[in-house]
Amino acid sequence: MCSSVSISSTCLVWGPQFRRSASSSSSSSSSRTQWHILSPSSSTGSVKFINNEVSSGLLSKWGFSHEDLHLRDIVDRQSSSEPSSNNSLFTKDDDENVAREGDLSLILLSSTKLTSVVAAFALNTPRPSTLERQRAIWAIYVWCRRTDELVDGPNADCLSSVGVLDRWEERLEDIFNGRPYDVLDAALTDTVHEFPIDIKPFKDMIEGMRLDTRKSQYENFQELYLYCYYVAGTVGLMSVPVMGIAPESPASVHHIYDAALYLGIGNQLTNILRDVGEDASRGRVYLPQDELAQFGLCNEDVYLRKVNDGWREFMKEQITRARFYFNLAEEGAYHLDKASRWPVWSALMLYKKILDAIEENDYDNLTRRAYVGRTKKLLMLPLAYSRSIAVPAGPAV
Ligand SMILES: CC(C)=CCC/C(C)=C/CC/C(C)=C/CC/C(C)=C/[C@@H]1[C@@H](COP(=O)(O)OP(=O)(O)O)[C@]1(C)CC/C=C(\C)CC/C=C(\C)CCC=C(C)C
Repeated sequence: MCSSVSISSTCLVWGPQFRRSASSSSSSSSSRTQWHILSPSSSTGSVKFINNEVSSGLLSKWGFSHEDLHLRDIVDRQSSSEPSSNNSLFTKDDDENVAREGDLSLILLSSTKLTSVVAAFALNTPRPSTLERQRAIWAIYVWCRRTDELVDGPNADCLSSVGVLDRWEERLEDIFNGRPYDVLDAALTDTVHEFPIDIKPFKDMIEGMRLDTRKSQYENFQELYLYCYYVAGTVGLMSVPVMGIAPESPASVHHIYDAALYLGIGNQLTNILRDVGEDASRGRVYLPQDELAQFGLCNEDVYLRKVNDGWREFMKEQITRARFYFNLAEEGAYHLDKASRWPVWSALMLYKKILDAIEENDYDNLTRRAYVGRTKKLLMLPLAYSRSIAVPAGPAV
């Protein structure tokens, strides 16, 4: 059942084609992907590990090997007690320059400081303060937002040439090499020297923006998945070193990173489903063409904004798949450092609510924008908090 799809000369994603009536299990792919699903135990508030056949069947239907994206290498580099080779400031031996907390200017780490940062990550103690984590996430957020603005912002038409993205990538390398160009870059320079963050997810996000400028439709889910990885899954990979993993977590670091990546995929699929009408006005259809065809639909129906039964059935499948990725993300969210869990659960539950809102609009995302009101958002916060205090427990996976 597995097929390969050549996305570009440098990237190949493997996986089964999306099938409307695919069976829920596949022995060939289950040998490739072994998943232990965690589920919250309602009585104890702890999290148990169960081997969920249905979920692993679905993963084989929609999931992919991440080998070609070199995710294992990224995770290994970010989890290593050695500083990333990209973060060249770590290698500087300059005892005169000591990093000050919150300093947004160029910071040169002393060898003493270097040793203590490495040790801190190796032993996971002392943990970064919440303020340090907030600043770091803010710096990553700002860089991601600026990157997106290059292709989506008000100046995108004159900016989004390949040259601009190439220049942005050089600037990224400068950030990692301790040569920030402006104060916002400096915040990221500071962050990548305080936390073991690899440059690859950042480069991959820029690659996603390049893809977006040259592609206006996606033939199948493999192509769309790759795009979602580039522009959103990467955010999960960038965030985990800052969010931290609970020291008591028995889960494997690779599974937690996968879950973080799946949160990005779920978010981006949800973004796409919310914005179908808006994207169509720009001549963009981020929906797999082969899946549209399976429901007797094509781009023309999207441009004409036809919300009929075929569209509703198609949307139900799309929503199911986005929820599938959120469910996988939840398994990992329990295992983040407790200081980071609440914001992550809040973001996750908020995004899921957008899917509910599309359903409440009777799947009309062509002429209406799904919206989650302030009251619903506020009511969700205590629920997110209760999820965030569940204790990770169970055998290591
Ligand atoms: C184990 C586990 C679950 C860990 C959690 C890991 C984690 C914190 C994951 C975060 C995932 C996340 C928030 C992904 C962002 C996805 C996203 C919205 C991508 C958008 C891309 C382009 O889409 P589009 O062009 O369609 O969007 P617009 O129409 O332009 O709006 C992005 C815009 C790329 C840029 C992404 C950002 C600006 C978001 C970056 C967010 C953070 C760094 C904060 C993450 C922290 C929390 C607490 C969620």
